[in-house]
Amino acid sequence: MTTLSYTIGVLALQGAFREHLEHLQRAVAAADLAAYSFSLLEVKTPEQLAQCSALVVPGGESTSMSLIAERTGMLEPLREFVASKPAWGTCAGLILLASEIHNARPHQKALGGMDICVARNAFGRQLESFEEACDFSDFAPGVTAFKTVFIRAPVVSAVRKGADFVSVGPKKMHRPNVCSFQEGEKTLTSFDLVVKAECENTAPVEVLHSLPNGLVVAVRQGNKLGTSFHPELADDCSFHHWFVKEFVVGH
Ligand SMILES: NC(=O)CC[C@H](N)C(=O)O
Repeated sequence: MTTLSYTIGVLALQGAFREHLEHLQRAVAAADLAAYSFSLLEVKTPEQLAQCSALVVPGGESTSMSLIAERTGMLEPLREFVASKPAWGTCAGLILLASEIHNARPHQKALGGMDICVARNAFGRQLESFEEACDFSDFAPGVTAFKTVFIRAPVVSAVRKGADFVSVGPKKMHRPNVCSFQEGEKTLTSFDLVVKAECENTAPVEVLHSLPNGLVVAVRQGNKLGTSFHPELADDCSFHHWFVKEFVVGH
């Protein structure tokens, strides 16, 4: 019998990639995945990306990550990868995976893997970061009371339904952290700035989880997953285990 092998990459241009690799290492050691073989890879180059069957885009700073991706020739390979293969973006990674970014920064780029609109820094500043115990067992069996960490997190503010974007969550964002910048003579705020990317994902977008205040913090579109929070910063690797079972082995 041949063993099915998968290579799970974690984009390692910037941000919390080591934490994801550690969690994945523990997750793939679970008894119910023993029939498969897994390699985990830090991904910095197009050659490394080409070896991957799935990719995790970590949290960090989406503006820096997109800049580094451009400088290292990774932007187009990443766009091609997320157009077809399984990918999961956490926090800044969710921003990168989106097709539309609100409250963006000049020159920031999106990968367009999911047909969703995200609002950056929707919870305010770093000091307003928080933790919440969430029950994800509706979609991830057995993942209950999971400690989610939100750090200058984005929210999903709209999702594609048919030909249109439909707003999700409350109309008014919490306390968005807005910054200003110069464009020639004009002072713009980041709120004026929307970045868009083409998206070829035709699967329906599912809202997986909203906070009690209605803000949407986890979405799925086919083989793409996006979370506003950081499961790699919890002690628990059950969310990563679910990702591997559902998105890597399941596809
Ligand atoms: N923890 C995070 O990944 C923060 C995301 C950050 N606010 C950004 O826009 O990229």
